[in-house]
Amino acid sequence: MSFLWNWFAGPFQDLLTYWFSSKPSTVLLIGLDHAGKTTLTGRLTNNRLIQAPPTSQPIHHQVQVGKVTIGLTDLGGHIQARRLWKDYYFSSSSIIFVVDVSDHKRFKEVRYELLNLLDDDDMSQVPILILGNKIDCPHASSYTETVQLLGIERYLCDESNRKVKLCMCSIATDEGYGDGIRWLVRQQQ
Ligand SMILES: Nc1nc2c(ncn2[C@@H]2O[C@H](COP(=O)(O)OP(=O)(O)OP(=O)(O)O)[C@@H](O)[C@H]2O)c(=O)[nH]1
Ligand SMILES: [Mg+2]
Repeated sequence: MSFLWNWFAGPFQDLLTYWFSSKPSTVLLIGLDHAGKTTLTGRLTNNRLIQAPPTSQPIHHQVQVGKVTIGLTDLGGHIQARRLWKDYYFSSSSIIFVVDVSDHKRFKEVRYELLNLLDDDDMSQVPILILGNKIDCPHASSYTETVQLLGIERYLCDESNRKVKLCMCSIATDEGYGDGIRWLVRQQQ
């Protein structure tokens, strides 16, 4: 019986292996509106601090990280745009989730969206970089406070299964995100 199964399943397994190993290196950039996603694309593409209007449709970029070129898709973070996020999950090899850690009023909302992503079974093997942005702001939460407020302790500890990392940063003052981006690129090599 198992012989028959192998005979049928073998070619499909090969096809699946090929399909997943040849997935393009595309990073999806998500997070609530006003978190700093598009500002990050300015840093990563031209190392410039840009001011952009709220993102109303997906914007694709090519980014050079060392010797590696990655595709970066910037999705809007407002409520209607969040419905699109899931449609992009399958074609993404990793995810950057940007959080404004100075905006304490929105931690509940951001926690809801982030845990939805982290608890999605289809995403259990996808590397996820969480950027705790805007640490230059006076009331920005620390690393430890951010972990607690987002409720992500267990995802960061589970190193055997999950590839989740939190980096505190300020995209405006150009600090803290570089290590995270390099970590994300390493996960795909
Ligand atoms: N103080 C501070 N402000 C920042 C930082 N990063 C981004 N901002 C500001 O946050 C605001 C929103 O930034 P965007 O990059 O447009 O936010 P977004 O996540 O793309 O928002 P949507 O496109 O609406 O989803 C802008 O005024 C940025 O200048 C930071 O590190 N520190
Ligand atoms: Mg934007």
